[in-house]
Amino acid sequence: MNLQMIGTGSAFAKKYFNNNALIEQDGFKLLIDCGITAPMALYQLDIGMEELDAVLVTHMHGDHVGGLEEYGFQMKFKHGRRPVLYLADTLAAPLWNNTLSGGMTQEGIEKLEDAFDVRTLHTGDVQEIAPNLCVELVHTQHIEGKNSYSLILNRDVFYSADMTFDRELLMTLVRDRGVRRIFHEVQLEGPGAVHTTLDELLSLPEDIQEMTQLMHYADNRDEFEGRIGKMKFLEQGLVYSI
Ligand SMILES: O=c1ccn([C@@H]2O[C@@H]3COP(=O)(O)O[C@H]3[C@H]2O)c(=O)[nH]1
Ligand SMILES: [Zn+2]
Ligand SMILES: [Zn+2]
Repeated sequence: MNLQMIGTGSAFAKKYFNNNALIEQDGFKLLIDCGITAPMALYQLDIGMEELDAVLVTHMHGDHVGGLEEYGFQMKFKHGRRPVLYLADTLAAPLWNNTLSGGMTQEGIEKLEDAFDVRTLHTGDVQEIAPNLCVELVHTQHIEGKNSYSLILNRDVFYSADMTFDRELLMTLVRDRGVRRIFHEVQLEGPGAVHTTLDELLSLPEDIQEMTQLMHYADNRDEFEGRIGKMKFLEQGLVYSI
């Protein structure tokens, strides 16, 4: 499985695109989150939207779903098809009613399923979405009253959605469930009201830090080189074999 971050930035970053990831397994391309900057990020990486086999969204914030209108429209009007969209069952109604309906509603597009081939996921189920690619949703805390879902890929890779620190989850995933790599969002400074702070991640045992790579970071990331313990920053655009 390959992972390429088309962006590694926080919601307010300007040096980095939104924190969206391209997963490739046996030729199948899955985009995890499609934020406001995703169309430009894909363009700059010379990846056509039509090359994506599916998009999966973790939660309703612009840096994770803000590019879906353009994606849906490009697929319909340039490529004549409804793209596959994976999301938690709880997110389908808010995605249409609160985010996409304003821009996309027109004759023939009256609901989410008119624009996308919607495939709902349920927490705890391991769903094979392509040969040798399975995904499990893990409900993680981000903002009170807003559902947000982290992912376990192929049973042993944890990809965090935006989330507050959950030491117990990370310890359980590694110690009991055999997770061997962690891609984790990070807030480099300030209180982690809705995110996980660097200091919190630095409190993890060293063996867990060693398997952890940081993403969703602010523009001043370079100031933190050498201050991230055994962890590493994920680099935007690079293809990682994971
Ligand atoms: O209660 C809140 C809600 C939001 N925010 C900011 O808005 C951003 C929305 O995208 P994000 O989830 O990547 O990051 C969030 C934060 O930067 C916040 O600081 N406190
Ligand atoms: Zn975000
Ligand atoms: Zn968020």
